Amino acid sequence: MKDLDTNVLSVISPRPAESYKGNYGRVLTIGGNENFGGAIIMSTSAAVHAGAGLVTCATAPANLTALHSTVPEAMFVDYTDNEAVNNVLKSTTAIVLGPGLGTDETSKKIIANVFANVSEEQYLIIDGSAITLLAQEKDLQANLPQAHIIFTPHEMEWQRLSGIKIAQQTETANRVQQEKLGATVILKKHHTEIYAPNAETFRLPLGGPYMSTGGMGDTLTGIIAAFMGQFAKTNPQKALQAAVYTHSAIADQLSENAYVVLPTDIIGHLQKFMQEHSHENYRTKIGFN
Ligand SMILES: NC(=O)C1=CN([C@@H]2O[C@H](COP(=O)(O)OP(=O)(O)OC[C@H]3O[C@@H](n4cnc5c(N)ncnc54)[C@H](O)[C@@H]3O)[C@@H](O)[C@H]2O)[C@@H](O)CC1
Ligand SMILES: Nc1ncnc2c1ncn2[C@@H]1O[C@H](COP(=O)(O)OP(=O)(O)O)[C@@H](O)[C@H]1O
Ligand SMILES: [Mg+2]
Repeated sequence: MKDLDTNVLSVISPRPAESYKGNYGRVLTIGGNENFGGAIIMSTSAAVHAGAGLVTCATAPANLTALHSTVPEAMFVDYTDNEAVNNVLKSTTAIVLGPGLGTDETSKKIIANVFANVSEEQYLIIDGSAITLLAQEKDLQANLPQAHIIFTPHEMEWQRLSGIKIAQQTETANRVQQEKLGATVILKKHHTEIYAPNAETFRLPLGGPYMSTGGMGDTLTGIIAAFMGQFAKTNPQKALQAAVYTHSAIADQLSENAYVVLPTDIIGHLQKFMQEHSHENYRTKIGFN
């Protein structure tokens, strides 16, 4: 297993002047039932603050006012309206499916609709409730679509999905189940591990217990979607690694002056962190460092 290092941040490059929002990825976040609206709002807000060009949130209508007052940059569709969801889905680069989605019949229908309509070139980030539901519903699991699928389970979600007990989640055992899924798996924990198809395993040497607050993983999904929308064209593997690295690197910086680092604190520092790294990468490129 190899440790990720700061070199992965080299994907964060200055934006060309001749560009517009359509060049920076369209993100669709799907989740947030009546009880877990915060989860999908944090994911959506993270995607906006990490630079996604256009972001739409498909959620329960009860969350609309909260969504718009937190992140007016994002658009809204009712997550039970398949036609409206599919209209947005068509032109989407990266989809986040699952934060706060819940595991009832409505959630199942929403997942089945996405699976039936997602296409091969799209990035589909499957998190939270969607992982738990997939683990329960073998028919859904048997119909994983052709797309660039990225699972982001915590250890219990991975236990549910892979069948591997937390104490037995070794690199070898995890690799076998990840290959069966044919998808990328980001196993979130202290020192998160990344299992991607045909690639060595990477370990995140950053992050700490100041990150143990509800919503921290929801926030990561939005950062991943935004990074895939902007930086995957040159190197998808590195774009994903950079997203995972950025999430915890910001937390580490903020933890120098904070006992706990909140998901919304990380969201609030994404723009500064990315600007600093893009500037540094530009200086390196022109030979100024
Ligand atoms: N503000 C919100 O609306 C929030 C909504 N959330 C959503 O709530 C749904 C349920 O997710 P939860 O993860 O809370 O509940 P889960 O029931 O899926 O997982 C929590 C269980 O896993 C165990 N566990 C073992 N190892 C763990 C690890 N490394 N990290 C986390 N748990 C571990 C815990 O002890 C607990 O029993 C998801 O859809 C999630 O996105 C949560 O993200 C919390 C915040
Ligand atoms: N002690 C820790 N050390 C490092 N990272 C942590 C620690 N606790 C939590 N995290 C990180 O916080 C995130 C938690 O994700 P998750 O459990 O899905 O949160 P939620 O579902 O509440 O949003 C993961 O990225 C995980 O790696
Ligand atoms: Mg989670």
